[in-house]
Amino acid sequence: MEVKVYQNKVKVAEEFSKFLIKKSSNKKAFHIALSGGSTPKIVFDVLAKEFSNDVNWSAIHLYWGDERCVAPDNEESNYRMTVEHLISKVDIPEENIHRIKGENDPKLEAKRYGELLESELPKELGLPQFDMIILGMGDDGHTASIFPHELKLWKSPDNCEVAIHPESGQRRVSLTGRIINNAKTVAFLVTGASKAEKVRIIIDREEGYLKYPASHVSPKTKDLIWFLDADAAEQITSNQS
Ligand SMILES: O=C(O)[C@H](O)[C@@H](O)[C@H](O)[C@H](O)COP(=O)(O)O
Repeated sequence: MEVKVYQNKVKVAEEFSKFLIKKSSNKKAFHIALSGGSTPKIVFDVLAKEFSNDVNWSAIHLYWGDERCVAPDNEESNYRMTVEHLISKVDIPEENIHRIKGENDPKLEAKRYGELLESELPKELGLPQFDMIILGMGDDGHTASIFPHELKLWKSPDNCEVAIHPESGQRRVSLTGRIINNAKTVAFLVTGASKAEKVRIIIDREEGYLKYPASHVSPKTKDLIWFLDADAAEQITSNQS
């Protein structure tokens, strides 16, 4: 695991963009799962504005790590956010976009998306393998849409599950642990002081850290990078960075 700390959100976005460009350059196909949330929004803005010409968009295939069960034009849709901040601004072929259909029946959609991953992605150790998965972390330590009260979903034998947001009751389709930890590279993008406590508990492995879904992210390749801003990193005490 590597922990990278930058001055602010924009720096995180710039450095992550460079990292993505390096990892994806010269690849015929690069399969990446995106996340929702506020940090990716800034990353998409920076990527589209400052680095768009450095990315070989025809090789990039976009997927999602989770999606809210709403229509694609709903304000809560992660797909909609990505269209507004990235897809509409770059030259990516439409057939490279593999969205989770939040408007479908959640159970059927989790099954359909799990099967789509089986058919579209290369396999490693018998499971679909993303080249990269971007994850955020919520203030409660959730990641993708696996929340602490449903930690059992992390260990699901399926590629995707239907999760329930603890406060709103909103249903979401989420990748499960077996797919996340089978990725070649996993990048956490976490910013803001509200994340500092959970970041510290998870990175310093304090007692009880395993109750937070984000602490279970541990790709078999060991290629896990936390991109943090100074606010999110302010409480870390171990020598990770
Ligand atoms: O759809 C979502 O909500 C996410 O994929 C979720 O896991 C998100 O990444 C975290 O909640 C962090 O969100 P922020 O970046 O807004 O803190």
